[in-house]
Amino acid sequence: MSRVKDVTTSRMQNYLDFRNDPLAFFMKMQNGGEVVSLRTGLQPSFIVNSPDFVREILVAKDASFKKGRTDKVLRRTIHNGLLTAEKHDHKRQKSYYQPIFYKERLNSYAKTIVEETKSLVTSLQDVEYCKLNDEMMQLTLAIIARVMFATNVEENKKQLADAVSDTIEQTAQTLFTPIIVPLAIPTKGNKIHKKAINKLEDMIYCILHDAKQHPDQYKMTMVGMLLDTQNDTGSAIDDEEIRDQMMTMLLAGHETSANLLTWIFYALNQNPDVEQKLYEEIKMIDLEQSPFELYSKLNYTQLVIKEALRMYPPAWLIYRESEEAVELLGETFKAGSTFMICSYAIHRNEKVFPEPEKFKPERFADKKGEDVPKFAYLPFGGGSRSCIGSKFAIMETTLILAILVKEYKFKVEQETVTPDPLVSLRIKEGLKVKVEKR
Ligand code: HEM
Repeated sequence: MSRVKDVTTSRMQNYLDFRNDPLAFFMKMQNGGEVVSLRTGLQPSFIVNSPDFVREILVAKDASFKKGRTDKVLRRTIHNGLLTAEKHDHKRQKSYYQPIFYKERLNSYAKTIVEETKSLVTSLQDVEYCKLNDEMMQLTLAIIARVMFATNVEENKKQLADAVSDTIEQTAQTLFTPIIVPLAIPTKGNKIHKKAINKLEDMIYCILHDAKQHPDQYKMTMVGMLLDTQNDTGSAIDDEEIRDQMMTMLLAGHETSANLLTWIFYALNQNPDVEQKLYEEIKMIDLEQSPFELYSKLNYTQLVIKEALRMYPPAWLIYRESEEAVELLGETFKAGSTFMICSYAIHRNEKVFPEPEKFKPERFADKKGEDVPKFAYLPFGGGSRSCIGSKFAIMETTLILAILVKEYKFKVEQETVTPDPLVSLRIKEGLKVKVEKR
């Protein structure tokens, strides 16, 4: 019996359902089988629900796949960075990226995270209400700019965060429409997108210029490392490639973390018992000790983060396209087939996560966490293209959470929140909170 099931609804209905509410669409499709064929004719599309097939695509047969549509759309902004590069180029780039996330570097990044978060604590002192999503975006942007580029974006943090946000919104809109209109065509969306790219490029080239003038100041940063790295032919990496990697970091390295933090604060509001337990753990900790040690001691905090990554995975959808005909677990798929792996839906499989709609950090405690089958939980993807910044992201989220929860309680001021699945999973219209000092 085939493990691939045909969808029963029409192609038009599926498209409309997807456009209308992508998350509800993927949730509905979860009951359709291990792999659901959307019967899209010449360009076959599949939704992958089963962890076994996820593993085949991301790990066992990953050489037969490329990123496909996501790649085409992201290239408009990133060009050829780690997030978009394929095959040999990807392997080469990943190898020179790895040291940026070595343990000793993470240790120094932790200090920056603490400094920037403390500065937010100070600036919130006289604030009664705020949009927490905006605060988190600006905070994680300031952090990524300092740790990767040794750049203080204090003065134009808001404009840069808006430029990244515009880029992401335009990217998501392009990703989910049938036709990709080239950036050169001046549609309203393309104009906004180009303006945002220009703003980010101005910053990037300005940093690059400065890094060449003052290499010592950039030694411990990603820019410094890239300037010292040689490519396959033994020559220095060119500016264009460094620009692409810096753009990659700006896009991949802060909105995901900002959204995760915003969702965590929302979940804490909904679950006061969890918030209390988290606070009890955090208040016992001396925040002045080595940030890296601090992070390793906050065990319950880790469970809260894991659970938030389950319920609200920032990278909620992974795309792959088969480059050749490929056999997966006895099923054959044509070249050019698209596979959609929706972690948001996969993480809500009640056979793996009982009471999936409940925020229960304890489900990841002790042995229980290990019981989760591999690829039934994949907030950072898997295989050769898994997230290179995952350790950094967990450390950053832990430290920010610890510092903010110790000082403040954020009371959500809106009745409902609606998830907004763009490139990363946001809260539609953001999260307005009342800021209360503890
Ligand atoms: C909570 C935060 C984050 C989440 C949930 C997340 C999730 C992911 C996922 C699922 C992928 C794989 C995408 C795919 O297979 O198509 C990915 C890739 C990537 N992430 Fe993250 N990410 C996070 C934070 C970060 C941070 C902080 C950085 C950098 C500092 C980063 C840099 C990257 C890069 C460069 C890739 C591409 C890796 C490759 O293709 O080899 N991410 N991320």
